[in-house]
Amino acid sequence: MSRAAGAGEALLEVDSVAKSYGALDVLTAVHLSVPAGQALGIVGPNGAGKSTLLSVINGTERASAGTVRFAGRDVTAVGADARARAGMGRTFQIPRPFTHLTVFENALAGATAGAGLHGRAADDRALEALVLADMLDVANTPAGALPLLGRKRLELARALATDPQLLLLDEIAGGLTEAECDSLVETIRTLHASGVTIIWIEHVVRALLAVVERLVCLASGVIVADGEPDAVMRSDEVQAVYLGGGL
Ligand SMILES: Nc1ncnc2c1ncn2[C@@H]1O[C@H](COP(=O)(O)OP(=O)(O)OP(=O)(O)O)[C@@H](O)[C@H]1O
Repeated sequence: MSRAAGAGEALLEVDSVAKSYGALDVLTAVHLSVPAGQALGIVGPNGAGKSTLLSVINGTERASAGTVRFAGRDVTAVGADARARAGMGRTFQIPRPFTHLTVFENALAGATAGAGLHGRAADDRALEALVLADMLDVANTPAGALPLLGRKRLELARALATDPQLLLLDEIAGGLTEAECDSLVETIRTLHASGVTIIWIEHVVRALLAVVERLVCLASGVIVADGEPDAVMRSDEVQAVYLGGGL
């Protein structure tokens, strides 16, 4: 199967997606069309449904209604593992490395379990992911010994080891110092420049705005603003959402 989206077709199409947990409606009729190569940021208050949207996109959670299309294929009923093999990589808000394994072995797990690679191909892909995530110098360090920035980078490397066309980042900059954040932003900018499509949820708006060319604001499970980042941040809708709380 070709992994490329057809000419003029979005790489990702989220159409009328809803997600409920019992009586709790977390997402309501979300529409999102993401062209190949775009870096899209998602902001929104705590509990807005941002992580849930990423989960519905990568298949960790199934949509209660609506469809998700990826690279020209309806993946709504496809599980997360198959979506990863089809080209979606995701980092999680709380890094969950195998702490007793080395950085390289963690990346290798992404290449084997995530991308379904074996042997030399898996080794090569894991190494490539470590290069992209700027972690080659700590390849033999146990993951459990990494400082926070290292754990964030490892989360990125594990996602990159699946060789994603679409990279989903969930609050990867949270908790870092300004200098650490800047270095991670540089890595993500390089990935974006190489053509990877990115959807990035982030509360550290400064980091987001240094990379993305489009910004969406999600509030109470609904997209309330979508467009050029500075214009979105200044919009009445976003100001109203953050009134009192602040970004
Ligand atoms: N598995 C689940 N079962 C029940 N409720 C859930 C589940 N996952 C998320 N929720 C609820 O859905 C809502 C949205 O959560 P979500 O984590 O998507 O928000 P978020 O915008 O990512 O928030 P934050 O910025 O704090 O990470 C919250 O009220 C949360 O408690």
